Amino acid sequence: MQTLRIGTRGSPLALAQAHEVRDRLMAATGWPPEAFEIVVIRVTGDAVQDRPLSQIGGKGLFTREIEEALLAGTVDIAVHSMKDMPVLQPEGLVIDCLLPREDPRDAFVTLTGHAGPADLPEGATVGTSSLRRRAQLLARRPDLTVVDFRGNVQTRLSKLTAGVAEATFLALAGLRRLGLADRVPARPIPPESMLPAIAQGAIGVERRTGDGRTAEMLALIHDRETGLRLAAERAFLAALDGSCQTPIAGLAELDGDRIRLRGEILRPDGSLVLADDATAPADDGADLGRVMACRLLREAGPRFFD
Ligand SMILES: NCc1[nH]cc(CCC(=O)O)c1CC(=O)O
Repeated sequence: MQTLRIGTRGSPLALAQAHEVRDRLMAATGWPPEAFEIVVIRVTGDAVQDRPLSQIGGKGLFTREIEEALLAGTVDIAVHSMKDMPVLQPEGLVIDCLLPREDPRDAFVTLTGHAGPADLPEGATVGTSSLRRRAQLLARRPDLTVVDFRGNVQTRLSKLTAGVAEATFLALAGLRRLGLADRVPARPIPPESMLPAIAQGAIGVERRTGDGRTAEMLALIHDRETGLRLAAERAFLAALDGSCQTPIAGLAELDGDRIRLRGEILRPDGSLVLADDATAPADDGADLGRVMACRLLREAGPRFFD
């Protein structure tokens, strides 16, 4: 019997995503469950819990070991949150399969009953380890205090219970995939108030470039609309040379045969936000992203990110 080995991180969210890919492939191929094996791979980003990720640095903290397993042939495909993926894959690997995107919005999570960041009392404390969310929050509410907040959903909620912070942010997509969206006091934040991270809510499947058999199978579950949206967002990110050190946000949406891209770059302390909003024919998203990035970089000047 043919089998397909699916590489993934071991976090509850990563496992849920790997199962979603498995289920879609099962439905598309008619293969039985035994034909798929989910292989958990330990990555650096999960192993280090005591330091902010921005201090460990380097790209691919959540992906390196998984990509090594793909290249070594230990697994056949790897499932990723596209938000965590560098814009370029290593030689020999490609991501050309995307699942239909979940809701890309961030959620405001609090036990205090406040509806959103704008309602928080003067000087309140908010937990997040995301440079983007920190900068976006401080841009609107410079009076707030931001503390570093890592760990999975349960860990973050227990920190709220313990009073470490009054509120935090989570990607709505993660909550939905974990089946927690209705069990956690979370409210979606409109993109106008907090533009999401590039590719937030999208799951991608990576494979070896030369593996034609796997390519054919993955083509069965690829979502074209998500592909067009991510082409625009990731071209924007690539042209900004974004790393996880740089607060960047962006969201592309299809409207008929047009694609709309909203993009934003911020100073880390939120003291300056440069934003743009433009449309193009749906197939020209990558050009739209590149042009928008150039425009924002020109506006920003050389010292913007200092
Ligand atoms: N940075 C970690 C990460 N990577 C993907 C998601 C959520 C799911 C997604 O965006 O697809 C999260 C958690 C979060 O930001 O709350």
